[in-house]
Amino acid sequence: MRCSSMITLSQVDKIYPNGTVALQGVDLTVRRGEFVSLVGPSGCGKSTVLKLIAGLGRTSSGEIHWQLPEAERQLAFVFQDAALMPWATVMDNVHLPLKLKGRSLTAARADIYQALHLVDLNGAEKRYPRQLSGGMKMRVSIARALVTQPNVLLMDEPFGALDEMTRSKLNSDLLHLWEQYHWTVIFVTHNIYEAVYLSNRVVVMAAHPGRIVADVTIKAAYPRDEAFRTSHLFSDYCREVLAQLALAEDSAIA
Ligand SMILES: Nc1ncnc2c1ncn2[C@@H]1O[C@H](COP(=O)(O)OP(=O)(O)OP(=O)(O)O)[C@@H](O)[C@H]1O
Repeated sequence: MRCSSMITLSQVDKIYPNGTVALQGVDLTVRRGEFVSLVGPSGCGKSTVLKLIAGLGRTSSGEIHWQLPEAERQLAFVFQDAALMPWATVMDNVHLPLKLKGRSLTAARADIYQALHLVDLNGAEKRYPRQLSGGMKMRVSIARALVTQPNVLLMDEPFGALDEMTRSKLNSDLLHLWEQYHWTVIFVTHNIYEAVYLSNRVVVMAAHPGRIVADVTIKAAYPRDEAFRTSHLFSDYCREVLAQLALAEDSAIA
């Protein structure tokens, strides 16, 4: 069910202390269990939206309303840089968020194995980050988010640094997990094909000031597979988002 709202931003402005107006009048509702992507030119405030939702900074005006009480919110953040501790094994890296909550490795072991299993990294627990490919590092980073059993997943260009094949595989695997676990996902990307493939909605932002200029609902059933990626429906949606992006870029120059 994707009917009740999970997070609502109402007329949110964010002005950084140096005077940069990163967001102006942002209204956005993300429903429970929805997969929403944010796309837009560099500097339009995509990361700022994620950070405000994560509570890493305050709005300058406007409100962020959660449908879930704070105690029931479990947010996980995944960044483009897998940000692993190079001196620690995969096991210890995935243990980190639980360790910070006071859970010992012994107590957390079963959950860590489960998270590694979800991202297809069975058997990699004793390896160090330097022994992993870029795609595997990102899988560890996702496992580190999943081990906390999040209900909201905030992803900031998680696959931006990966080659096309790896990105495509991780997109499919992420969708598969999302369908299984019903997380609410807010996903920032520069890649509109990725956004259309993954999302229920693609929200297009413009810069100077950062604002939402279009909200495109992708009416295509899940599970989505290779057939969807090569369908007319897929290319029609990509064209629509591209056209909205072009308008967004023109409006920033004007
Ligand atoms: N801590 C900060 N202090 C001052 N300005 C900031 C800060 N963080 C971001 N900005 C500015 O706010 C605007 C929005 O930045 P943000 O990183 O949210 O955009 P973005 O759309 O995620 O960009 P990109 O796609 O390049 O990652 C930009 O002009 C940026 O320079």
